[in-house]
Amino acid sequence: MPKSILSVNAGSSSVKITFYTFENPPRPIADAAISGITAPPPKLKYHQGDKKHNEVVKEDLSTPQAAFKYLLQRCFSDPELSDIASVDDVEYICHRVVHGGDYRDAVEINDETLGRLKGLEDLAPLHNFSALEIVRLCKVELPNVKSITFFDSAFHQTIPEAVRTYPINQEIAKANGLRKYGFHGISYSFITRSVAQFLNKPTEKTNLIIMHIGSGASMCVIKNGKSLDTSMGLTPLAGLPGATRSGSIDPSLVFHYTNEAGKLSPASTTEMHISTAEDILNKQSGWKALTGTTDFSQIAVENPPSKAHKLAFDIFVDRMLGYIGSYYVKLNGEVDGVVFSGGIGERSALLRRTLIDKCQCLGLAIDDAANDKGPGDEETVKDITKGSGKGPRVLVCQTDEQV
Ligand SMILES: Nc1ncnc2c1ncn2[C@@H]1O[C@H](COP(=O)(O)OP(=O)(O)O)[C@@H](O)[C@H]1O
Ligand SMILES: CC(=O)OP(=O)(O)O
Ligand SMILES: [Mg+2]
Repeated sequence: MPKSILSVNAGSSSVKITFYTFENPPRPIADAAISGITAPPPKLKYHQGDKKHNEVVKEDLSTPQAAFKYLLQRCFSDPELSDIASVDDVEYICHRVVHGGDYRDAVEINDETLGRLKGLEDLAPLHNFSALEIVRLCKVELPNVKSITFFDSAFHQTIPEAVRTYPINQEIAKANGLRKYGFHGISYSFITRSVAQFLNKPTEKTNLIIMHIGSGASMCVIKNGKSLDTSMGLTPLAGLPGATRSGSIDPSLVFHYTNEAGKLSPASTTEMHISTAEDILNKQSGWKALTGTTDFSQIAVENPPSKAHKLAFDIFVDRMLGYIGSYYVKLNGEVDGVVFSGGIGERSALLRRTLIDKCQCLGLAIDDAANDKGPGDEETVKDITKGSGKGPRVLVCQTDEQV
């Protein structure tokens, strides 16, 4: 039996894995995901052949490694999935790693590359640590399977110098790699290709404003098929707020928040050095700080349960509007489409409607029935534009970082 390819996507609140056939193009065989790692109980979504299954998991899966092990076992133990019964049936494991520093392409994991990635962990301790823990786990538990890491940051290598440079001492910036990197690039690359195909345009002539809004949320402006700017920066903290992240704030706020902010956080370990400020802004802010929940489906409701929920929703809409305006101007108004994706973008009709209603001056309008219905299971891109005029299309794209 030919071997399979396993693709692993460790997000901030979820771990998603997909097994593919080892052929070109690869074909998905089984799909499994644990969501709600930061908002227990964890939920399992399992998809194999015609079988689709959702369940609440009783085990404690509060770390990405625990979720990954659980998912692997779930797939290996499925009697109907005889093609992948053990690690012997896996040829390659492809890992999504958020921060790839200056890496422009995917790399195979060996002692040298793992060492270089370890060096990057300090730039993104909260995001790379979990993914690399899964890479390290695979090295031990699946020693004969080759691991390849794909980076969220690689897609944004095309961002021009004036956009990626922070106006600080350039010697220090260069020595320490302090610049805008941008993330969610694996997703933006998939969305750009899928939407260009949907619009029947060559990718290299397609201009888009894309929202990838999930637990971590960002936006990206695509000019001629390439990333021109994105809202995240040196780390995934910059830009839009998220489930537990503040997004961009005045950097001076850190010095006034608490006088302990610069010290190592109690969550810091010998491997993961994080300051109290990083811990607060990354893990104790955003929707969780405002409302107590990290689940945006409890916030994006017609009648919010509290003023704080309404405020969280309004803050999100306000920040996204700011980027839409900026990106529209950066594209000189030559926009083919405004695209919603990620857990919130794909599922919240209310958020899409609220945001697009505020963009009427840009000629954007939504068809309520199409928006309420959202994309079908097998529909990668759905057009929710009102009318068939010449203006930018409003689209929903069900992103697929694993493929
Ligand atoms: N119907 C919905 N309305 C609004 N938000 C939703 C809905 N369904 C899921 N979400 C939110 O989507 C987010 C998860 O998105 P996802 O892109 O899978 O996250 P990540 O990859 O960052 O872990 C969660 O905050 C979840 O609450
Ligand atoms: C880059 C990032 O924030 O990823 P995620 O949304 O999966 O947490
Ligand atoms: Mg994600």
